[in-house]
Amino acid sequence: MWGRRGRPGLIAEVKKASPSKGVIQPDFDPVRIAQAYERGGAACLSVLTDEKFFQGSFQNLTLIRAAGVRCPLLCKEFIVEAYQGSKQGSKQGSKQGSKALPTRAWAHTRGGLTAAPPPGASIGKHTSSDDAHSKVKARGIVMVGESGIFTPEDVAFVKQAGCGAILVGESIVKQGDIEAGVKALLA
Ligand SMILES: O=P(O)(O)OC[C@@H](O)[C@@H](O)c1c[nH]c2ccccc12
Repeated sequence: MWGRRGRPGLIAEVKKASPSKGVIQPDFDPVRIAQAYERGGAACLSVLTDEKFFQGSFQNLTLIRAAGVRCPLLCKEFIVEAYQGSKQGSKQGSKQGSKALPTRAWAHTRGGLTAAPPPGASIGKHTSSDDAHSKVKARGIVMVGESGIFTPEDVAFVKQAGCGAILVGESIVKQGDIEAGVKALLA
């Protein structure tokens, strides 16, 4: 996940809208955006598939891959109701319900950072600097700094906090020249 020249790897989010901001990119062409992200140097793409809140779709994932984008693609879906977890769990024939699902953990406190990642988690999140991140690193977990990253200074801040990757949507997806926006953020 480490990016070129020692910078955090960029997970660029293909995001049309959010519940808090409304439509972020009215001229939303998921393939054009994904290709621009890749040309700009993204390490991975996060494709929002939630329709109700983020105006995404599963078809966008298919279209992006079919268009020849080679970056790894994350399917970003939101589990907003507990029943979705148990429904999914029962589909899988699992009695664990939603416990079978998490692959990523959020932490907002020092204690949470070391306690949160479930067994098998590959990615965690943390944005404040302390020695807890070295414990997480020792467990082979890549921390992702995310949400509200707008400038190279923001990138430097989360890198300083121990993040090996960043997840960015709004600040780059809303730009006219997305490829240039990615390059400027990673500069
Ligand atoms: O668009 P931003 O501020 O760069 O954020 C991207 C990403 O972090 C955000 O879409 C996100 C991450 N986790 C979430 C959970 C719910 C809703 C949204 C999110």
